[in-house]
Amino acid sequence: MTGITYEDFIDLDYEPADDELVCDFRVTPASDMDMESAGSRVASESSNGTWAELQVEGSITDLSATCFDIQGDRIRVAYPDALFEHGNMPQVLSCIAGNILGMKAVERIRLLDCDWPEPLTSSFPGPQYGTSVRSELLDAADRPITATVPKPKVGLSTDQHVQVAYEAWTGGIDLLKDDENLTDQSFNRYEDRLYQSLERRDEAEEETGERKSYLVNVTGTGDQMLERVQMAADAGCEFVMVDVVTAGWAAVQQVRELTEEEGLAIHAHRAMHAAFDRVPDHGVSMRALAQVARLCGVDHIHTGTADLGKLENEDTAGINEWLASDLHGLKDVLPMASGGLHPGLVPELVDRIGTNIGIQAGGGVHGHPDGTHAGAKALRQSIDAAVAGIDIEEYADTHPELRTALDKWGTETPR
Ligand SMILES: O=C(COP(=O)(O)O)[C@H](O)[C@H](O)COP(=O)(O)O
Ligand SMILES: [Mg+2]
Repeated sequence: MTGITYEDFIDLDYEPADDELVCDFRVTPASDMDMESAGSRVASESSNGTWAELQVEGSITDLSATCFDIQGDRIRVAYPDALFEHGNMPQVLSCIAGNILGMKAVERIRLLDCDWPEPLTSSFPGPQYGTSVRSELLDAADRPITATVPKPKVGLSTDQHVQVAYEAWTGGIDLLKDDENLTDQSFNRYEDRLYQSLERRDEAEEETGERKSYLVNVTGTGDQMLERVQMAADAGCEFVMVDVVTAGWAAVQQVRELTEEEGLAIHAHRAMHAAFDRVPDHGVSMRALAQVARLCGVDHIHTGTADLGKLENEDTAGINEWLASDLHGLKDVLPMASGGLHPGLVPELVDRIGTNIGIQAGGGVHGHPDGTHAGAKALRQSIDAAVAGIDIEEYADTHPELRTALDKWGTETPR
């Protein structure tokens, strides 16, 4: 690599080859840099360059990335396929979202979007089910899936948790969801919760004639996670939930291998994503994180509420569209809207992002004045109304649980 300089990493006439990964970055250069200098340094540090001209002979030189496009504060960089270890997401991210995020040559840099080429994409499994969970695992082919997370998010005993689950399922909820910070604590053990929840799930299925399931949180260390996934599979659960950002992509990939064998779907909770994507000109966009999640093989992922809920959102509609788009034959992913939702927000939510989604409400179900069962009914009624195109106020005239929810929360977005 003798003699490589930053100029070797920029070529504005370059046309990326079909098998190259193209990444789109927003860049604020350091005060003493122009965009071209910053762009070449991004390409260098994220592929095979460093700050010094090397005096090392004999290494392969065609692994250099190329900054080939600069438009305002946006640059595009093409990465040769051989730079990547196929099927290894941590390695891919150590290139395209690694050192460059802390590099002094840029004041700020954000990985916005990736155009994934066929060879690299095909080295990942992608989802096992994707949106087909709606009909393959549940009875929700013609409407959004409903999910609820018992609240308080931690602190309920297993008995309390399971009772809340039963009331929610029989009220019309498809999926019981653990909260992101509930795993295997002293007050609510994983194993007890899993077995007892599935017993009540069977009762709820019998009572309602609808398939129900449980997004049981298997997040933990590597072996722990695999044990928990195996336990869920052996107990007859159809889903597991993973906190994909805190657990890490290596863990997600490991879980994905086991879920392939056991036929389980993966629900991806994105707790901590905002550390990467909340500041608009730095980090890694939620769009890019969702892409990584799809390649690694999650079936659902939280993508926000199109600005209607309690949490900050980034382009929910655009991300959802990408998750449904063609990606070299990989399955799609079901986007999950969650965070401060309640029945009064459902019509507008469906208007903004359609019905090919999951709708999760915790407080918006368990905060219903008449309790969880009524709250579950109200949420389902709001979805039925939205799907049928019936005005929610009119629907509430004949659906008392929905009326009570609307009287309490109206159509306001909580904070
Ligand atoms: O517990 C909740 C929502 O509870 P509630 O329904 O009571 O607000 C989820 O963890 C958030 O949706 C995560 O946010 P996001 O989905 O944006 O990642
Ligand atoms: Mg939560």
